[in-house]
Amino acid sequence: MSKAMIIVNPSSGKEKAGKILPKAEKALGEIFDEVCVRKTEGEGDATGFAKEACAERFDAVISMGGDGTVNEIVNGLGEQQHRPIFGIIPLGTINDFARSLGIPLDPNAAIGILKDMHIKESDIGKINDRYFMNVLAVGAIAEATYNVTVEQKTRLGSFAYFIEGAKAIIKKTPFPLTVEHDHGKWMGEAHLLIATMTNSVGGFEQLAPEAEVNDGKLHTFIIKDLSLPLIVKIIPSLIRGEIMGNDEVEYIKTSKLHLTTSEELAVNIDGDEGILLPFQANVLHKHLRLFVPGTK
Ligand SMILES: Nc1ncnc2c1ncn2[C@@H]1O[C@H](COP(=O)(O)OP(=O)(O)OP(=O)(O)O)[C@@H](O)[C@H]1O
Repeated sequence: MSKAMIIVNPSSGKEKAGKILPKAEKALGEIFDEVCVRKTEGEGDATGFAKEACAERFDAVISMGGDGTVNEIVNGLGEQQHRPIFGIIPLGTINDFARSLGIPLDPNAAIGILKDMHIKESDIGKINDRYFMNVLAVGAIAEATYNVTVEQKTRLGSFAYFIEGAKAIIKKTPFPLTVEHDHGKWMGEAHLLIATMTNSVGGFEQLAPEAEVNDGKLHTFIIKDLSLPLIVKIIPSLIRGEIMGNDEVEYIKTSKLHLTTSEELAVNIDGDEGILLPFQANVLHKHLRLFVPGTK
């Protein structure tokens, strides 16, 4: 008997889930013999439910929420022996992982994909004993996102992040960094490091346009300077998707990274505050099976 679990964050995306959930249950009921729904109440719940789906050998797990819920489910699936096929009905504001897989951001359209049963093997990242599927970032700009309060987000939306990021750029705080990768070692002063597995970072799809969710690589950018003339130079190349051609940007395509610094710096993991450096990150190549649109 086939069975699917829907893990839903009722608070995600202005509480859209109420309307969408019955449609998702109906669509999945036409594919699987049994559909069960688990509603999250707070941090960690989605990870627990995903672990339960592995232990009980569910065929599919469907995320209904934002990138936070996707990240929690990926952490539950981790390296469990049985990993259900993973589907995403995006309800959040950015939905980077869904974007990079070509999953429609309209939840109703995303439900339609499930019945086509097109499956793609996707990489996930492992950082120490945690998992991620999108991006790692180190530096003051990455840390600035934690300063954005809920009140600022409500009042200013994504502009709140822009303001905090701009403040961090003005302060200019480079840090000494050592990056060990597939091809050797990079040492120097950096302002920001971004290592992405997908072509969508914060909803922006031009940082690493060639990144594919199953290419086995962390597309790593080290920004070595943040002077005003450089920013003016970088922005057009960023918009054109050609940032890696810039002298002040080091681009490394690697399957593993080891980062060290003499300063107390934390890495931002999929948009949330993570662990302090040093850390080791690897790609688990084609590790998860995902429901994707037929064309991807
Ligand atoms: N019932 C709940 N009420 C409040 N918070 C919850 C609830 N369930 C889960 N959460 C927390 O909400 C976090 C963020 O959720 P998620 O990313 O799915 O939605 P979102 O914030 O709307 O999306 P986005 O980040 O794209 O805006 C989760 O990591 C989890 O810790």
